[in-house]
Amino acid sequence: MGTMLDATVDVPVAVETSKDADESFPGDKKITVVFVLGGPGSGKGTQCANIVQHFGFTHLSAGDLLRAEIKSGSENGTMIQNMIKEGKIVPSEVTIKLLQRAMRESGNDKFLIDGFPRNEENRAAFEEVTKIEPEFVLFFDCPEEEMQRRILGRNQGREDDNIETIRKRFKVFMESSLPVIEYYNSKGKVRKIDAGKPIEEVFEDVKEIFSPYSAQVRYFYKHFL
Ligand SMILES: Nc1ncnc2c1ncn2[C@@H]1O[C@H](COP(=O)(O)OP(=O)(O)OP(=O)(O)O)[C@@H](O)[C@H]1O
Ligand SMILES: Nc1ccn([C@@H]2O[C@H](COP(=O)(O)O)[C@@H](O)[C@H]2O)c(=O)n1
Ligand SMILES: [Mg+2]
Repeated sequence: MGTMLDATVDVPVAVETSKDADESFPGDKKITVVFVLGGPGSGKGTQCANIVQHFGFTHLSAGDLLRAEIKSGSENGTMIQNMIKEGKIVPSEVTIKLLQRAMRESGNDKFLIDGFPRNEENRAAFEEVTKIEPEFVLFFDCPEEEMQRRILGRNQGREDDNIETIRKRFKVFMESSLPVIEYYNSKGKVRKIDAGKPIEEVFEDVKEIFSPYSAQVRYFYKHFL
């Protein structure tokens, strides 16, 4: 899609942490959060799986959590299902509760939060409730035609992977999600990746950004296992 963002890819020099938070999560636990953003089909889930393998993060996809909530038969299930079919963004309260629960249950302190925050309401509510500032925002920048091609070839049975909903999701991304990325860009927090390349090449770029965390993982294995 060729966005207007021109963030340079700086390698973070230290792992910052967040504290003082909501009763339910994280409490006084220090945690690291990386928001993983990008258009529908840009490869967020694919690259998160790679990052988990190499850098010891827990991957939480907001979309996956919402789909699991539908399957669980929750009272919000029908509302969530209807919103997803329309490519709309579910109220923050619902998504944040699911994220907090998954973070708490993971037992980890490093999270990739994929597909969240999706709009200004998501962003402000998460900050307000958890008091967590992301370490940085990993932004997968990919041309729209390529994202569409990937989604139509995905074959995971998702109810929103049809051309009508895909168009709505692209519109929501441009109108509601890009402004969130621009917000973080203005704070110097965006690490932009060219996501139009093959999976392995994209991961080479991702690895550079996460390399400070591999030293941490090595230290953990050496001293605690
Ligand atoms: N760099 C790539 N080149 C080609 N295909 C890719 C690439 N990255 C991911 N894919 C494929 O594209 C499809 C979409 O990828 P993925 O599910 O990771 O995207 P996503 O950003 O999580 O999408 P969504 O926002 O819809 O959840 C998958 O079938 C995946 O295998
Ligand atoms: N913060 C979010 C994230 C997702 N949704 C809804 O889920 C759909 C699928 O999300 P993916 O990240 O898996 O593509 C998305 O189109 C939204 O309907 C949401 O509401 N809020
Ligand atoms: Mg995904």
